[in-house]
Amino acid sequence: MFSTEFLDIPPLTEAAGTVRLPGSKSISNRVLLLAALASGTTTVHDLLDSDDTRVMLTALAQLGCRIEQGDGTLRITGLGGKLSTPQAKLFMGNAGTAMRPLTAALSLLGGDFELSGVPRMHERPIGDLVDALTQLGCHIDYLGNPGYPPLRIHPVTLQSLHLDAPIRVRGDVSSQFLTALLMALPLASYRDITIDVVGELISKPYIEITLNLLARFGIHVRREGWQRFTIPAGSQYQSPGEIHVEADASSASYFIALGAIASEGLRIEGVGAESIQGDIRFVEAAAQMGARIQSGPNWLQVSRGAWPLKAITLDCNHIPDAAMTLAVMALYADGPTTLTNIASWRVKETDRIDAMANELAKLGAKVEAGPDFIRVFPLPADGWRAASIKTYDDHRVAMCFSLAAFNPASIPVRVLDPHCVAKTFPDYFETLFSVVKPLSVPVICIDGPTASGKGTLAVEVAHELGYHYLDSGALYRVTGLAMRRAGLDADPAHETQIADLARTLPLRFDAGKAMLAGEDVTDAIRSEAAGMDASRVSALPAVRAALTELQISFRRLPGLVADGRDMGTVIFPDAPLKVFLTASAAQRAERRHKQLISKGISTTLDSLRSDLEARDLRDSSRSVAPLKPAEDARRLDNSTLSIEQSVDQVLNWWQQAQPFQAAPTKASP
Ligand SMILES: Nc1ncnc2c1ncn2[C@@H]1O[C@H](COP(=O)(O)OP(=O)(O)O)[C@@H](O)[C@H]1O
Ligand SMILES: Nc1ccn([C@@H]2O[C@H](COP(=O)(O)OP(=O)(O)O)[C@@H](O)[C@H]2O)c(=O)n1
Repeated sequence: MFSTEFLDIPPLTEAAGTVRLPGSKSISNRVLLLAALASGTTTVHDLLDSDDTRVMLTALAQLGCRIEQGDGTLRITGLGGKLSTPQAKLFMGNAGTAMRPLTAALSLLGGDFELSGVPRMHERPIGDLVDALTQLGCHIDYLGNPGYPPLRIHPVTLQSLHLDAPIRVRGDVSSQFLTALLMALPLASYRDITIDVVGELISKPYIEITLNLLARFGIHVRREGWQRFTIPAGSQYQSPGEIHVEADASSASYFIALGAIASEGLRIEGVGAESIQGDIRFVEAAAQMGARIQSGPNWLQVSRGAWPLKAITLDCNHIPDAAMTLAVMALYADGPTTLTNIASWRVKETDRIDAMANELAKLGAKVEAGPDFIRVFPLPADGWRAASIKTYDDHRVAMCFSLAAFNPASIPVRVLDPHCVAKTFPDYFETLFSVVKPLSVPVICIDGPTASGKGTLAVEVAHELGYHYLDSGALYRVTGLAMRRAGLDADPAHETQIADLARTLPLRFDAGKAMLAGEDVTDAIRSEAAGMDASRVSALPAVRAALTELQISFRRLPGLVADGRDMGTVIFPDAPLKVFLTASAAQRAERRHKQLISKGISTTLDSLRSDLEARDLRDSSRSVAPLKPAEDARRLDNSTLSIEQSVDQVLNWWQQAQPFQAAPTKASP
C-alpha cells in the first residue's frame, strides 16, 4: 500500500498478465453484519481486508461478537438477535456500508448507542432511513445536523414497534436505506413486515445482493416489483456455516478498462459472468465502448477491440460505482460520452460528479456536468496536460485516474493521497503495476564516497516517493562475505570464481534485512573489514559484470532510488536525476565512527579515517566504473547540512524535473 503524499505513475504503454481481485466490499460488510445477527458460527472465506471492513469488524467486536482470525478465513459467532453489550460508542469512519445497516440493526436490538464517523460521513444523508425507523417506533436523535450522522440510538422493545402498516422508505437517494431495513427488520418479524419504497428505487442490483445474501442466512424476502418487499412472519437468521465472498465487481472495472485500453489479453480472476453483483454489468458498457470480453463463472479475459474506444450515451443507474471508470475511458473515445442517471454520485464518498469533472478538466478534457449527468469529451494527443489528481478521500477517484497514464502524450499522472484506495483495494497500485508496461521507470541515482550519507538519503527519498530502493554496496559487501566464506582472496586469480559466486548469490532483501541463503547477514556485512572486502571485490571487472543484471532488475514501477558508486555512470546512465553526494573526509570519518559505535562495533576515529581514505583512493582509481560524478550529476556537499536538509534538496530537484505544477512538497532549503 502507498502511504505517500502523492504517487507519480509514469506513462504506461501496455498491459498483460493475470490479476486476482480482492473481495467485494458490499458483500463483505453485508456478510459480516448478517453473520453477527445470526445464531451460530459463520466461517467467511475471501473477506476483503480494507478500511471499511475493519470499521465493521471493530464495531461488531464492540457489540460482543466473537471474531477469530483463521488461515485466510474469519470465524464470527453471531449474537443470535441478543446484545451482550447494550451500550457502545461506535466509529464508522467513512463506511456507508457499515453506518446505514448498523443504524437500522442497532435501533431494533434495544441498546443505547452513539454512531459517528469522519467529517465527510457527517455530510452524507441518513435522514430518510432515520425517518423510516422513527415511523416504526424507533428512537433516534441527531447529535449534529438534522438528517446526518452522528446519531444517538435509544433502546426500544420490539413489542412497541408499529409493524401493522407498511414501512415507507425513500429509494431514490441511496439504496442503502432499503438494504439497511431489509437486513434489520427480520429481528422483529413476529408478524409479516412490509416495506414500501417511495420514489424510483436506484441501484437495484445492490438490493439484489442484499436479497441474495439474506436468503443465504435463512431470510426469504417476498418482492413485488421494486416497490414492495415483505419479510415473512417468523423469519430467523441462521448461519449458513461457511460463506465465500466474491471478488469486487466494481474493482474489476479498472482492469476491464485497462484491457480495453491497452491489452492484447488481460485475465481477471475472482468474478465472472455468474457474479451476483450488479456492477458486473460494467462489462456490457465496456463492450459497447469496444472492449473484447470473454468470461467464465469466475474469470474475465479482456482485450482491446475498437480503437479509439467508441463514445456512448448510457443510463448508469444500474452500475453507479463502476460507471466512474467509464468517465476516464471516455478520454480515449471517438466522441463525447454521456453518463446519465448518476445523481447518487453526489452523495458518495465525495460529490463524485464534481470530483470527476474537476479532475478530468485538469487533464485537459472538456467536461459538462449537471445534477445527474456528466459528459466527457475525448482528448487529442496534444491536448493532454500533466495533472496532480486530487482524490477527495475517494478510493474510486484514485483508481479511475490511474488509467490516464496510458495517454498518447506520454505524460505521467500524479495521484494525490494514494492511500485512499485502502477503502476497498489496499494493493490496487501494486496490482496495477504487476501487469502494466511503462515507457520507462524513473530512477534517482545517489553516488558518492563512503559515509557521505548516500544510504540514509536514498532510503528517505525512496520512502517519500513510494519508490523501491537499491543499496548496490550491499551486493558487493555480500559478495565479499561469500568470497571469505569460500576461502578465496580478492585477486585476479580468483576473479572468475568470485564472479560466479556473485552471479548466483542466494540473496534476498526483506524488510530492510539482507538475507543470504536464509541467514540474516545485515550486521555481518556492515563492519569496516566487510567494507574493505567489498571495495576489493568491486575492483574486479568480472564481478561488476556479474552483478549488473541483478542491479537493473531493481528498476520497477513506480520508480527506484539507487545508491552506490556507479549508479549514474554505468548502471542507470539514462536516470533523470543523478546526485553526487560528498562530505569532507573528517566529517565522514566522524559520522561512520558514531554509526559503528552506536551499533556496538568498537573502532577508532584514526583507523576509520585512514581506511576511508584508502577506500576512496581504490574506488576512484580502479579501471572499471571508478567512483566519479556522472557528467550530468548534481553535486551535493552535505558537510554542513542535516539529513533532512539533504533530503529536501534532492526532493526539490526531483520536483523541479517533473511536469506537474504546484508540487505539494516542502519548500526549497
Ligand atoms: N547530512 C548528514 N548529516 C549528518 N549525518 C549524516 C548525514 N547523512 C548521513 N549521516 C549519518 O552518517 C552515517 C553514514 O551514512 P550512510 O547513509 O550509512 O552513508 P553511506 O551510505 O554513504 O556510506 C549515518 O550514521 C548517517 O546517519
Ligand atoms: N555501486 C557500487 C557500490 C559499492 N561499490 C563498492 O562497495 C563498497 C561498499 O559499498 P557501500 O556503499 O556499502 O559502502 P559505504 O559507502 O556504505 O561505505 C564500496 O567501497 C565500493 O568499493 C561499488 O564499487 N559500486
